[in-house]
Amino acid sequence: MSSPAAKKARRESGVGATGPDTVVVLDYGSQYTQLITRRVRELGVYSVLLPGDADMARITSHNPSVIILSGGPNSVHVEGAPSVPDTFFDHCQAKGIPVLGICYGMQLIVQLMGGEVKPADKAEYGRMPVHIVQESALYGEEMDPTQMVWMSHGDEAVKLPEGFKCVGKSDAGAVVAIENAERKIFGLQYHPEVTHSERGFETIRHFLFHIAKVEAGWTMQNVLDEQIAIVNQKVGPDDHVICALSGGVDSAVAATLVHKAIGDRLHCCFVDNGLLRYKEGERVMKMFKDHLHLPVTKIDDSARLLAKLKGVADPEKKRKTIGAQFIEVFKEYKDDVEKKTGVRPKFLVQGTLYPDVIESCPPPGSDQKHSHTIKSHHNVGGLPKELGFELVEPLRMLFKDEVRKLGLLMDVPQAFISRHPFPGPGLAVRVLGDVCADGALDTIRAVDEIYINAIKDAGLYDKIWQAFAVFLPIKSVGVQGDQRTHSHVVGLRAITSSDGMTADWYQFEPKFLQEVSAKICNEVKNVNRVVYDITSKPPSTVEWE
Ligand SMILES: Nc1ncnc2c1ncn2[C@@H]1O[C@H](COP(=O)(O)OP(=O)(O)OP(=O)(O)O)[C@@H](O)[C@H]1O
Ligand SMILES: O=c1[nH]c(=O)c2[nH+]cn([C@@H]3O[C@H](COP(=O)(O)O)[C@@H](O)[C@H]3O)c2[nH]1
Ligand SMILES: NC(=O)CC[C@H](N)C(=O)O
Ligand SMILES: [Mg+2]
Repeated sequence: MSSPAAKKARRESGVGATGPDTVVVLDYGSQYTQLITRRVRELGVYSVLLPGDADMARITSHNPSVIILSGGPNSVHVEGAPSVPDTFFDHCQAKGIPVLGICYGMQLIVQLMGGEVKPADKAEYGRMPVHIVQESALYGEEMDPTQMVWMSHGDEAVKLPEGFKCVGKSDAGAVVAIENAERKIFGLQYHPEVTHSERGFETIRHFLFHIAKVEAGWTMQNVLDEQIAIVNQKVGPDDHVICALSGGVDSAVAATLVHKAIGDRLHCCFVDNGLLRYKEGERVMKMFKDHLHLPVTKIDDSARLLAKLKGVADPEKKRKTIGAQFIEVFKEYKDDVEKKTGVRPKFLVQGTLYPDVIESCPPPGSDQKHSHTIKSHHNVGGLPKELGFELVEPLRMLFKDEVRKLGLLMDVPQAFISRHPFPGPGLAVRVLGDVCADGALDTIRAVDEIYINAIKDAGLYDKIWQAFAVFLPIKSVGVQGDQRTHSHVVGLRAITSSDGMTADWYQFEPKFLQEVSAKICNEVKNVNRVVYDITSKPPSTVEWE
């Protein structure tokens, strides 16, 4: 349970006094904010995400036992940067609510409580070691003295407020962990919520259960029950619903969940948009038939979409063209369903996940207003203004690994659960520039097939989170059969991740890469060079566009 003061406050307010503890996360626009709430859920504790400028009344209406301030793209020392309400720290102290600030959140604590934050000489992005420099409540006694963490910041705390001590430092001596144990205010400059911060999860666990003393009581079954209830509330008893099914795990799980709620009023359709991998259309339809046991209509839209993409090189323009064309196809499918059932479907189910939402353009006025657009995922930021559907997206707040767990809970077949993700815009974001140029689509299909088969043959498919080939719009000089060639360069990417929010490149044995590279250059015409992508996310993203 939470602290005596917080418990007393809960009893006084009468809200959730006997319910589970609630962790409120205030969102300052970090790409990882929702990851904080999911780590908390993973620990079995209920968590609510609120915008960073929520007022005190909105925050206290959730009766928080703990408040976490997220990271964000702004700088606290710049005029107009988002902040907590004026009475925030006094309120937390009065109610005994522990506060943890992460990255921007820590910088806010430092600046608002009388310390100083400044642009650092050197920004820090990606993996690096940090060291515990003195005994601390935040880390407790069990923590490793040195741990690898994930950084993503350009500002740093140069002076701490009174009552705070620095308990962690980077190699360069920068402040990375602070605490005022008496006031129960803590800060981390790095991101403990991402899986690549080795002991981050333990740090959050320690903070919740040992410092804040919250009680767990939240499960994946709660999520399933809640989402089925929401679908039933939204979709009327006679309504029919279209589901965009791709062969990927997200839409398979979304379809299964909605089917549980509304049964055969669900109509699934799979679109071949011309951007699928080698034989993917046939393979996916076979998977649906053999494993999913839901009728699926396949629509071939490849000629129309490729005609629209011809000559388009800008990644965002490609994504938006594809997003809009998907919706065109779903609207036409609506006519087919109406002919068949006599009812015009109003709803569209998509397997949208949280990373798709946070990386896409945040809609104006939404709670994600402090976030930057990274890329417009076709199913969120790539949607046209005139949608013509109400969306049903039961997975919108979840991450891939949570979706896989939800799928297992509903017995979704392993064939879907263990599949590497494949983006809706497909090969269009893996052929850099114009997808219609220079036989690029066929070339990359052939390269990808060789690469993925090699990964499967080596028994590595399930160890890798996602792997694919990329077609680069450049040529290099080679020598093949004693002849000069001037041919294309392809990139190979393989990453490890748990949720796609952060990723590291997979370290193949050199022999594997050597063999794959030789096979590609021998078997695929027009390719004489293969490069391997050794960049993490951040600073890169998983896909190249
Ligand atoms: N070829 C397609 N046909 C129909 N719907 C699609 C297609 N590709 C994507 N979608 C829709 O867009 C959503 C988002 O695509 P996304 O690739 O993120 O999810 P997924 O394909 O279901 O799972 P995964 O991420 O594992 O590939 C899908 O869940 C699905 O609703
Ligand atoms: O359905 C999708 N529509 C999209 O527009 C899209 N863009 C990226 N991705 C997938 O999302 C995960 C994170 O990718 P990025 O680091 O490239 O954003 C990776 O798994 C990507 O394959 C998409 N999926
Ligand atoms: N990830 C973050 O929260 C970054 C905070 C701030 N924008 C910085 O660069 O330091
Ligand atoms: Mg997909």
